[in-house]
Amino acid sequence: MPLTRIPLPHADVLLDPDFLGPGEAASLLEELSSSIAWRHEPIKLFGKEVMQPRLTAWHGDPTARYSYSGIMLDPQPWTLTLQQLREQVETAAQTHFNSVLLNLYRTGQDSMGWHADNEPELGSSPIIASVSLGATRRFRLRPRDPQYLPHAPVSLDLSTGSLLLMRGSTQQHWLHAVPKTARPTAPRLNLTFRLVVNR
Ligand SMILES: O=C(O)CCC(=O)C(=O)O
Ligand SMILES: [Fe+2]
Repeated sequence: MPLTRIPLPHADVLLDPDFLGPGEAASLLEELSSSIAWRHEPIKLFGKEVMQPRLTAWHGDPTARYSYSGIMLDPQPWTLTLQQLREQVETAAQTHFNSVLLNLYRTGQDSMGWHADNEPELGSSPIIASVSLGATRRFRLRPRDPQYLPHAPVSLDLSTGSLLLMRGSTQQHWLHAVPKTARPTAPRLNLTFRLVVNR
């Protein structure tokens, strides 16, 4: 299935639920789960350091340095597997990426809070390509400023092998999150490919 646009005002969000076949997604999940040097990093929340409710890793070109939620991430080099996936994603997204942030949601209690990927390192209209592997998790979007942009929150179920693109003014006008779920939930691995621009 091709990328299909999700009709949202002031956003450019596209989804291909079947970007990777089930077999390809399963072997990628298995390989990346065991071969990536997963880290449990702190995050600064209102000036206080707390541990992130998920594991992370950051790979990319050496020049793609990026400060994320108050911590500086030095990229690990591309592995063959990440490099091959990057090329597939670049072809689908018709753009270039120089880095990838990996998130491992170990259980339903792991999550990602409301945020926009609008760090200055990503430029004025960031393109983010998100590949999901493993358990389906609910991805939520809501307007950053509901006074200016009144719209109900939107939910997308991101299943294994799916590709989600966010581009244009999406990060400017919308926030996104992966909430916790009380349901017993297997691990989910998400990769967000990004272009970090040198200033
Ligand atoms: O896990 C996801 O689907 C979202 C990840 C995300 O928003 C991020 O890495 O910035
Ligand atoms: Fe994000």
